[in-house]
Amino acid sequence: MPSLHLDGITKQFSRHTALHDLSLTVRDGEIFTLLGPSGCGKSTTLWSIAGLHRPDSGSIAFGDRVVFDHGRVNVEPEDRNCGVVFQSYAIWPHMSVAENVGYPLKLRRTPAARRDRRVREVLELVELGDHALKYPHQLSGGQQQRVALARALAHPPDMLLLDEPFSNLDAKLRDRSRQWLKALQSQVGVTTVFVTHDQDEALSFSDRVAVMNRGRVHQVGTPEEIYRYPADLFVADFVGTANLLPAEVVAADGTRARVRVEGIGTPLDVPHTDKRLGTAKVSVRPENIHIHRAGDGTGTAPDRLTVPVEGRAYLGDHHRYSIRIGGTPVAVTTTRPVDGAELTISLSPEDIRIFPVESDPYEENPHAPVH
Ligand SMILES: Nc1ncnc2c1ncn2[C@@H]1O[C@H](COP(=O)(O)OP(=O)(O)OP(=O)(O)O)[C@@H](O)[C@H]1O
Repeated sequence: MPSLHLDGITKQFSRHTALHDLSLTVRDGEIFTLLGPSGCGKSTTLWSIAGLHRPDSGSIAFGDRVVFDHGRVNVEPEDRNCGVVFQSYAIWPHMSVAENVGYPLKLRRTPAARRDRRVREVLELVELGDHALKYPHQLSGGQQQRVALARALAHPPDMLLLDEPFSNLDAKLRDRSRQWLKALQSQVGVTTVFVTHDQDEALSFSDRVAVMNRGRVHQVGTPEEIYRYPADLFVADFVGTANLLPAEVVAADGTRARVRVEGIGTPLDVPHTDKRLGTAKVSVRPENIHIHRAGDGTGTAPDRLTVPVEGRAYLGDHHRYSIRIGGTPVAVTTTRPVDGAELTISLSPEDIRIFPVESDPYEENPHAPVH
C-alpha cells in the first residue's frame, strides 16, 4: 500500500483560506487521523486527497504516483483509487446490499462472476454475509455504514478515506464500530486517513494524529505524544482536559525552567527546552494534580495549597473536584474519593508543560478569521 504525501497545499474558497500551506506525510498502512474543531479544514484536506477539491497550490502523491501537482497534474477522482466513506451513509436506497457493494466493480466492467465473488468476500469481511439481498431500509445505521465501507473496499483501494464515519451512531455502537474497523483495517492493511472532531475517537483509533486548527497543522504525533507533550496551547486545550494557569518563566537554560505559577507560593523547577522568559501559561492535566491526604504532612510544604472544594462529581471510575488555583477554575480527578470541604494539592513539576503566551497564534487572537 502506498504512503501519502501532501506538500504545500493551500485551498481558498472565494476570500476564505481553508488550508494554509499544509504538508503531511501518512505512512504506508497506518491509520492517520485529522483532528480539529469544526471548520478547521479536515474535510477540505480529505476531499483534496480524493480529488473532489482542486487545491490552489501544492502537490499530492500516493507513494511515487503524483495525483496532483498544481498547474501540471490533476488525476480525476475515479482514477485515484480511493475508497471514501462519508458521515452520511450515501448508499443507494433502491439497490440491495450486494448491488450497492458491487456497483464500483460494475463501473469498472468487472465480469459478473468475479464481481459476485468479490462482493461475497467483502460482505464477509464486514460481517454482513447474511444481508446481501436486503435493502438499506432493512438495516440499522451501523450496518448501513458497514455497507458503505464494503463498497469502499470492493475494488481494493490505495487509500481509504473516512470522514466522520461514526458520527451518526450512538455512543456504544460508535465505540464497537471503531474497534471493529481498527481490526479490519489492520487485516486489510490499507493506508487510512480518518477525519474526526472527537478527541477520544482520535486517541483510541489512530496510529498517528494531526491536530488542525484554522487551516493549519499544529502537531503531528502518536496519541500519547499529542496527549502528554502537546506542542502548543491550542493542542493542550483541545486534546483532553487541560487546566491552563497564568505563569511567569523567571529562569530557563534550555533544559529546565523556573516558573512562578499564579496561586502557588513557591516557583517550580520544570523540564522545558525553551529559553524564553516572561509571561506564559502552564498546562496540567486534572489527573496529574497531586492530592495530599490527612496524615501525609498536609499543608506543611511551601509548594502545597489548601483550597475550598467548589464542586464535586462522581463519574463511575473516578471522582472530579472543582477548585481554584489563584483565580483560575481548575479540575482535579482521582480514583480515590476525598472527604471534607477542602483539598490540599501540589503540582508535580514533571507533569507541567509551559507555553510562552506570545508564541501561540491561537492565544494571540483565537477568534480572528483566517484570510
Ligand atoms: N465549498 C465550500 N465553499 C465555501 N467555503 C467552504 C466550502 N467547503 C468548506 N468551506 C469552508 O472552509 C473551511 C474548512 O471547512 P471543512 O469542511 O474542511 O472543515 P472541517 O474541519 O471538516 O469541519 P467540520 O468538522 O464542520 O466538517 C470552513 O470555514 C468552511 O466553511
